[in-house]
Amino acid sequence: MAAPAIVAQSAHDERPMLGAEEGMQQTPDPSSQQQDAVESSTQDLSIPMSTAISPNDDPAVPSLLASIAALGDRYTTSHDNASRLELLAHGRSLVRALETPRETMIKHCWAQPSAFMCLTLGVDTALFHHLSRDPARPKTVAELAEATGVEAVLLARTMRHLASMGYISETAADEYLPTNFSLSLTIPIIGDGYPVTADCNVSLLRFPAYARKIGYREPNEAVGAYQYAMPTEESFFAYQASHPPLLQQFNRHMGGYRQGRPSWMDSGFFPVQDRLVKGAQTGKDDVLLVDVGGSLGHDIDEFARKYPDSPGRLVLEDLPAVVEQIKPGQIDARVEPVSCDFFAENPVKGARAYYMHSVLHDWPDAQSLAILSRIKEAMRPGYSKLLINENCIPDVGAHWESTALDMQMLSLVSARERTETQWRQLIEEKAGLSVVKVWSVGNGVESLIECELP
Ligand SMILES: C[S@@+](CC[C@H](N)C(=O)[O-])C[C@H]1O[C@@H](n2cnc3c(N)ncnc32)[C@H](O)[C@@H]1O
Repeated sequence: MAAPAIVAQSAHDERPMLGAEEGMQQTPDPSSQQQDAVESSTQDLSIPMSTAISPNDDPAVPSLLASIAALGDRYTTSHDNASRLELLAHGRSLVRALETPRETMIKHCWAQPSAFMCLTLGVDTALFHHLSRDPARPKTVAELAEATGVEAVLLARTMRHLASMGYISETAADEYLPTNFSLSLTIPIIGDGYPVTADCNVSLLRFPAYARKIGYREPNEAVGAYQYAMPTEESFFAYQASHPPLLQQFNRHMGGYRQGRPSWMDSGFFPVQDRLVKGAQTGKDDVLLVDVGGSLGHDIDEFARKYPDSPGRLVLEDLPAVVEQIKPGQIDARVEPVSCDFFAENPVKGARAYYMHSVLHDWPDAQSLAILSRIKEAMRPGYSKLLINENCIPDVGAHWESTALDMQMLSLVSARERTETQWRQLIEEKAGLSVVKVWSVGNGVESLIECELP
């Protein structure tokens, strides 16, 4: 039942759903002219090797150190999050400035991918759970090998890399303590990010080959980099559902992504009372909020807990395979999970608000318009709102979390993070809704785009 329901999403997808090879055959190889142009552009520019082995930006070091000292004073006095983030950004700039290009290259090509592999292996084998029991007592590789079933020589090598990267703490030869980071990997919504993105990132790593294959244009077809890389004929969501435990890990990862970030329903972001609750109808059948594509209900559960006295019903909508994963008692009893497909008619009509978080970024404009049109037809004029919780990337100075997510969308689902201009074009010019206001609290934090019927 579950998997076919998800595959059915392709039936609503107007893009042709081709087999991976079939899709590939339809796309042109770059012309030989394009390849000649690449070859001539990569001729030696005579950059001296000293450039590659000198700090990336030595002149910036003194002023960065001065800023870090001042920001450090501010942070150690206040411990507020804004100071922490500013200090962190300056710390990262200092690392980039001090590193040589060669060191940065080795970090990207070897150290970080290897650490990612070792962390995934550790999550897969419950290494961090065993390391974290009785956390103050150092554990030897021998005892961890016995507990995890990983051969000691293999475990010793992976743990040595994790220690050299600072992710676990080395107390003696082949003996380790957890750090706060590795302790956190035992929390499923944090640890599960590794195995699920180890799978997803295959398409990220294969993206350059795919882009070459399709002539270096922006992909927008159902058969994209993900289908090419895996290879599979299934859509991203269908593949997750048909390869347990990927879907479960993905949904938990979605829960982990949102932790510690400003939430639209907190004070100082979107005035829930004034814009949502005020004016809402209070009959026993009236629906206050529908979370469309709401996964395991992270957002609507948070709403139920934070606004226990709000009037009306709270509905969570997602595909059957997702809704079936919600265990009794996992979310607030007020939330009603409903299986549905957002490309089909919405079963809830005339709610006070329809809410979508990280949904439209999964889809190119054509499919996003199909989703929006289904919500639009369910909305009641002069009453219903649509609340879209997504990144509005600024034209200049984009935050790395938003741009990283944009690359994930590009390689997994041929979709995108959008700028505010692109959101307005999609919502107003193409979908025919009105943007009342874009509520934002800072770069790198998803905005809440409040929309109404015109
Ligand atoms: C990126 S996740 C976002 C989940 C959730 N809103 C959050 O922010 O944590 C996208 C969600 O869309 C759901 N989805 C995908 N295709 C769907 C469809 N055709 N109908 C309903 N939901 C769908 C997925 O199951 C997934 O839960």
